[in-house]
Amino acid sequence: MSVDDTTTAAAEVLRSVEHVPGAAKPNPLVVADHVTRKFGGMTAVDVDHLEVQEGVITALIGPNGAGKTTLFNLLTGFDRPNTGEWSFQGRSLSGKSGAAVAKAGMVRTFQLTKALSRLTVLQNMLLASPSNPGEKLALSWLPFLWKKHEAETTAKAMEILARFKLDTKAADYAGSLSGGQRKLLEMARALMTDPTIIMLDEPMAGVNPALVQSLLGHVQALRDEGMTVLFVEHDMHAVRHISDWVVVMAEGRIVAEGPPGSVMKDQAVVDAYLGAHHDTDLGDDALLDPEVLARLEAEEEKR
Ligand SMILES: Nc1ncnc2c1ncn2[C@@H]1O[C@H](COP(=O)(O)OP(=O)(O)OP(=O)(O)O)[C@@H](O)[C@H]1O
Repeated sequence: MSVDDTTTAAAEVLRSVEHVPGAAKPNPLVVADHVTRKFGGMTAVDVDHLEVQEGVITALIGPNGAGKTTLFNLLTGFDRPNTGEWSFQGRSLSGKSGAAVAKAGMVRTFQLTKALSRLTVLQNMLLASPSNPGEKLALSWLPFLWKKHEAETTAKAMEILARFKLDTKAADYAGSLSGGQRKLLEMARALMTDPTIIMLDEPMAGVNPALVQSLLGHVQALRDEGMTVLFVEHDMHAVRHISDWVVVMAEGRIVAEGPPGSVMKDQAVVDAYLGAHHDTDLGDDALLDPEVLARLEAEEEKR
């Protein structure tokens, strides 16, 4: 199947889905109900119902402070809700730890912390491996098995790094990478766990416009290989060209859902963004360079 065929397939499967908040999907991988999270008297998240379709790219957008990151943290076990439950592949994940969620196949990216910046690119990859030998006491007692395991994990890490053209940087400190390369490393780290769904935290933030296309291409390639992608972004610009489906949050709630083209015209979305940033132009493509934009628009025409 060519990339264009799968792009059409991803869009096609969502064609019958209603453009309303909480819309039911044909094959929901993640289903969340009545999820709330309060900080003091402020309700950061109040999501009545959300379904994330399998095998497509879903963008979770909304103005600053809309509750996107908090919802992301809740679903991935890095925060606890006041109420609510959610399931992944039909199994309840509410109340499970971040490690248990990741083990189930729902894996999120993390921004490179100061500590990780001081490790090499390869060390970052090995740390992300689910069966990190340091944690496997049995392996550490058996040097032969340990060596074999280490060699296999390193080979897998190098293969993933090559995919992102980071293999030549394996011995460099992660802190020396550019903004775009850091985002690629974050994605590469998540892939060490062979996820079913990869959840990306602001994948475009701090990325040089010239690298945005390469990043978008990698995200689409993951989808075309059958992975489900959910990403958080507060910027509408690049979302429009990459996502198959957009979920919009404002003040903790989901205010709109739909394909990118229709969501951008939705009055609730315009109001939410304009309420937060008076100068926001939802159609502004300043993030992309003109050549990239022309190619993306040509691809969209074909959909
Ligand atoms: N740990 C916390 N303690 C107190 N308030 C918090 C905490 N985390 C988030 N909030 C508040 O909850 C609201 C939602 O924040 P959140 O970071 O989820 O929004 P967001 O949509 O991800 O915004 P951004 O695009 O700016 O990252 C904000 O008003 C924020 O100040």
